[in-house]
Amino acid sequence: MIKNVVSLVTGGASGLGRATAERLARQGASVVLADLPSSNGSEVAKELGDKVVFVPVDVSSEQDVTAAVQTAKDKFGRLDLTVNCAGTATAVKTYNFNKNVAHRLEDFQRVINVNTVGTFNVIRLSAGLMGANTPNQDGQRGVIVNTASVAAFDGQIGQAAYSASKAAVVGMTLPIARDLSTQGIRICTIAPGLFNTPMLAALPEKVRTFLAKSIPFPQRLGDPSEYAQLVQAIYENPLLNGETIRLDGALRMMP
Ligand SMILES: NC(=O)C1=CN([C@@H]2O[C@H](COP(=O)(O)OP(=O)(O)OC[C@H]3O[C@@H](n4cnc5c(N)ncnc54)[C@H](O)[C@@H]3O)[C@@H](O)[C@H]2O)C=CC1
Ligand SMILES: C[C@]12CC(=O)[C@H]3[C@@H](CCC4=CC(=O)CC[C@@]43C)[C@@H]1CC[C@@H]2C(=O)C=O
Repeated sequence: MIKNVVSLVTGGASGLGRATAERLARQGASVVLADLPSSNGSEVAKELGDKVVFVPVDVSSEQDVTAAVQTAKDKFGRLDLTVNCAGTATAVKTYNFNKNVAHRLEDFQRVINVNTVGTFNVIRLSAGLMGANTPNQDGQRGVIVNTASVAAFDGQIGQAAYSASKAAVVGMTLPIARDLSTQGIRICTIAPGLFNTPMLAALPEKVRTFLAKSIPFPQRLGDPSEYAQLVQAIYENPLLNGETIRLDGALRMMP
């Protein structure tokens, strides 16, 4: 079912996005791989073959995302599947009482701007092109998959900005499913637990091992391919819509 699908994957140069682009390309899909100009998206796209095109994009920019969606139309004729993986994290307490400093407002705004505004920007512009598709026998014209985090539900110390940004993605999922239902466009959100990606590689080995031990079962970090597998399952199951699915081995993050 993935063969011949035309997709847009943001954050496609690394981690969960890269694994998704790889899985889609391996099964014969076309992929517009969107990531920051500073990323190695161009090399990743070349590695993945002829049907993968890199477009330098900041997801919070209307102009950049319009160009990415236009690339799907110009190169592949349409857009069937959009996967929002671009994201950023920060870890700062709301107020540091030892140093007497408040969380910088710019840091809060930056995380919201990429994770929440960027995700919505990609959804709204993708929907425009998907709406022009010929519907399948079920009336479906397209599918959108977002990436939140378990931090949307169990935000930890220092995650006010990150958790808020991801909770907003969870919050927008149902109303957008309702908004786009008239055109047969489905939308779901994946809330990953802890995955072995460059984002997590930033942590010391000891912390990574400790984090993995906090997962009930399986007691290991998720492999990005397991995220990509769920993206495909969402695409292929016509009844999944408006829902957020935790992919976390029953992890509940501690404070
Ligand atoms: N790795 C994990 O354990 C978890 C990750 N997530 C979320 O999954 C998503 C993917 O994360 P990872 O693959 O782990 O991270 P990653 O850091 O490996 O990949 C994120 C990608 O997003 C791109 N990106 C960042 N800001 C961007 C922007 N403004 N415009 C376009 N691209 C941008 C980066 O260049 C990078 O290639 C993120 O939204 C993250 O918050 C959620 C829960 C757990
Ligand atoms: C985002 C998440 C939880 C975090 O806050 C960390 C992040 C990996 C990079 C980090 C390094 C640090 O030194 C501070 C914490 C953090 C920002 C983690 C990746 C996955 C975690 C998540 O989303 C869980 O749901």
